[in-house]
Amino acid sequence: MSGGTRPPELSAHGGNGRPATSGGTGRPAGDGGAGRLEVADVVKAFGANRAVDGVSFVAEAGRITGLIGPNGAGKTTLFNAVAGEYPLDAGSVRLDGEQIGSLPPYRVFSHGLARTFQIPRPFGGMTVLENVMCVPERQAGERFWNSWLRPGLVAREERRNMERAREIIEFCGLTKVERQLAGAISGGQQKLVELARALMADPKIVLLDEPGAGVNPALLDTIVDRIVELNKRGLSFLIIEHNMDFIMSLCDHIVVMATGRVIAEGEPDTVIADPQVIDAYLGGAIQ
Ligand SMILES: Nc1ncnc2c1ncn2[C@@H]1O[C@H](COP(=O)(O)OP(=O)(O)OP(=O)(O)O)[C@@H](O)[C@H]1O
Repeated sequence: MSGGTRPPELSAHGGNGRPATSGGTGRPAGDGGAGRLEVADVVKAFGANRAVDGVSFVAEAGRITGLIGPNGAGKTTLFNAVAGEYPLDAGSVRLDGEQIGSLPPYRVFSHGLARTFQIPRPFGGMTVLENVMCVPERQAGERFWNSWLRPGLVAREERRNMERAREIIEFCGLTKVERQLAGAISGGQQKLVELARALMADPKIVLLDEPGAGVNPALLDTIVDRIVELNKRGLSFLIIEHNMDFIMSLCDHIVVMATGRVIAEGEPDTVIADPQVIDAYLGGAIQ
């Protein structure tokens, strides 16, 4: 793993400076702070298929929580429901006590929850820098009267935005490709672009959907390293991943889903030894 690159400044809700007290990881404990995600009795069905069937768990603030389970367990559907892409059929989702369940994605995002996708979705015809810069809402230049009446303000805001984007791009190890089209870089680099875009929003919690899938080992180390750095600063993560080494090395707490339900949760070592989890893996062919 590489080191030494300073994490971008997180606001008070991310970099909360809490003491590192969690079990052996040296990372902040999941008590207090921001980014606590509470999923309660969530149901999302596609016709008769209850892809998410009454799921409840808490991803504590300041923690890296892993979400694992066999193919078709309902993990991505749960992410989509939490992030507002699907309205909930039942249940609730709270972020730091605020109800975000069934809000549209842009409102969930503005509450401080950012997510990435299993298959990255960059704007392929734009550069990496432009992809990262276009994230913040309410830039002055986006209000047409500002560009007519207050061009100085627009220029200043754009400069600040670019500085922040460059800082985050450097943190994510993407400086060399910042002028390249996002559609032309590797899949692993695109995953880092997604992480950079999520960070531009200054989130409280980031949901990562299979950040390690299809990524070469060197880039995977960079992704792991960046997640650890950000978490040390207090940023919470909920991560879907099939790569067990990745999950075991990163997560403080693991939630296991199978056939739309939570079948186990707890510390990584305990969870992977759970007979129900082993059964689900063997029966459902978790990779
Ligand atoms: N848009 C959709 N329309 C209909 N059924 C869907 C849709 N999305 C998912 N499903 C179904 O919901 C169930 C859960 O799928 P989901 O993709 O959430 O599982 P997963 O745990 O993320 O699997 P994987 O690890 O393979 O990505 C599956 O039976 C799937 O076929």
